[in-house]
Amino acid sequence: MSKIVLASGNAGKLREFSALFDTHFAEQNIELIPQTQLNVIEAEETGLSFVENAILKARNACAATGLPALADDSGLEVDALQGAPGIYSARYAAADDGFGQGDSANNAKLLAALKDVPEAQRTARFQCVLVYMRHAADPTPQVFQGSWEGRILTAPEGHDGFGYDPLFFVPGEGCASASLSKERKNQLSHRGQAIQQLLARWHV
Ligand SMILES: O=P(O)(O)OP(=O)(O)OP(=O)(O)OC[C@H]1O[C@@H](n2cnc3c(O)ncnc32)[C@H](O)[C@@H]1O
Ligand SMILES: [Mg+2]
Repeated sequence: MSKIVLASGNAGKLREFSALFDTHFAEQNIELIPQTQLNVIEAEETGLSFVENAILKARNACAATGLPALADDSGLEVDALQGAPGIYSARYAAADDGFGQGDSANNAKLLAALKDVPEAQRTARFQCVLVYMRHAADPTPQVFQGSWEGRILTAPEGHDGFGYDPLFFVPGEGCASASLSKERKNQLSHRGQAIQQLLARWHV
């Protein structure tokens, strides 16, 4: 059985990954182990792009474990905010701006920032970059990407998913992504697209 570290501490991402990877990897005798189980200390996300941050996270996990690693860097780009929160999506709200920290603080801050923005201008997309590295010095990381178009709601909706899902309206489905099953979200989402690409093309 070969092992790959999944370089993420986000429980919502991990659930989505295992839904798509578990069967596929079991067939290939590959075990995907979340970095939290291997006591990997999280990388500092100092990059200026999703690609750089995903590489930093994968390299950090490879260096800490000696295993190959897969990392996800993702975020929400809102057109009316010139692409913010983007690569800073996980840390959009901060302790000192009155919203606190974490998913619900991020959502509250986003709603406040878009308070006067009409529906037609509330367009947004989720971006996801996945990076696979065979070892910490891998000179050719494999990069996969997906994006998912939607609109920011004026109030949260739905109870599934994580992060900005309660505010992300999916036009084709007529509901927020937090109202979609994990399976349906994986068929459509930025992360689902990147994972499908990876499964079709990668070489371990
Ligand atoms: O870095 P890791 O440990 O993987 O976990 P993280 O939560 O910090 O992840 P990112 O640095 O990639 O930040 C991405 C943020 O973008 C948001 N996000 C990404 N994908 C999302 C999705 O599918 N649904 C809702 N929000 C999402 C969510 O708030 C994440 O915290
Ligand atoms: Mg992060």
